[in-house]
Amino acid sequence: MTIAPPDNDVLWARALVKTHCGTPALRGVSLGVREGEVLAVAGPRGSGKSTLLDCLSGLTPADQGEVWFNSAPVHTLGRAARERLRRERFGYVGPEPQLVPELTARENVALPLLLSGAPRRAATLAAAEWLERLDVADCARLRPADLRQEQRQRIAVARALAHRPTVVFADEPTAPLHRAARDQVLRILVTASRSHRITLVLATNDPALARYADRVATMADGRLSAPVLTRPAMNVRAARPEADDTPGDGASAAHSVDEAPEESVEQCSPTSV
Ligand SMILES: Nc1ncnc2c1ncn2[C@@H]1O[C@H](COP(=O)(O)OP(=O)(O)OP(=O)(O)O)[C@@H](O)[C@H]1O
Repeated sequence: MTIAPPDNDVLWARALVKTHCGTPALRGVSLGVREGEVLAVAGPRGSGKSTLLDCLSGLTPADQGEVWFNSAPVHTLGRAARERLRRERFGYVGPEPQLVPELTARENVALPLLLSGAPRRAATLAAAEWLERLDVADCARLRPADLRQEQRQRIAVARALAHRPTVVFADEPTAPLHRAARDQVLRILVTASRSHRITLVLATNDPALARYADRVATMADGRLSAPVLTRPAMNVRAARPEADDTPGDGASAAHSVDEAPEESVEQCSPTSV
């Protein structure tokens, strides 16, 4: 019997099983992610968070189970269609900033927009505004090798949001940052997602960061608990700007909040995870 995903779930997964070279990473994970919500997937190292995000985003097909995006199946798509989906509808921030070394910061941020067909001028303008929002406007003309790790990660966050994806997958996005910058970048990521109705799926092994989410689901040994609501008082939604501060819409993007890797051939060496 086929079970249709609920209409208000932008992402929906059922009974996902994934094994990496004999190591079970997902042991039957089911999950619904609501449109526009911030969902944290918490859990210790090795519990399966990254594997879940990879399967949800179509980067890696699960061995068993289903993934649906906007009520359309992802698990039946071929590689090219999955790559297109990821490029056009999803954004990704990983624990290490993965920027194109030959491009400047602004060109890196503009890239997803250009790949989605935006005119060069509009893409460049939007990229500059997102860099300003992430407090790295002065890095616009620099290449990744000339930037600090923290600046590179801010640029990676700008790149994930600039093309207004439907869903951003953020896998330990603040891992390379110091504590103060960690909170600031996460607040920008969360608040920008909220103000643009972007759904955010955030994997973290830092329980303190899960407080930014609307709901938190916890992974342990490849299994996922049912998501629970966070306390409203701890929720960033309270700080959501009233006005639409969309870059390019004329509103000032800077400081308006207060503060995907290519499909990889699976590496089975323990050092690769
Ligand atoms: N490429 C791989 N080859 C072999 N085993 C892997 C691979 N990727 C993940 N695993 C294993 O799958 C399990 C889940 O790993 P996963 O990276 O999804 O967990 P995680 O919660 O994201 O951990 P971390 O926070 O360290 O990234 C772990 O046992 C891990 O060792």
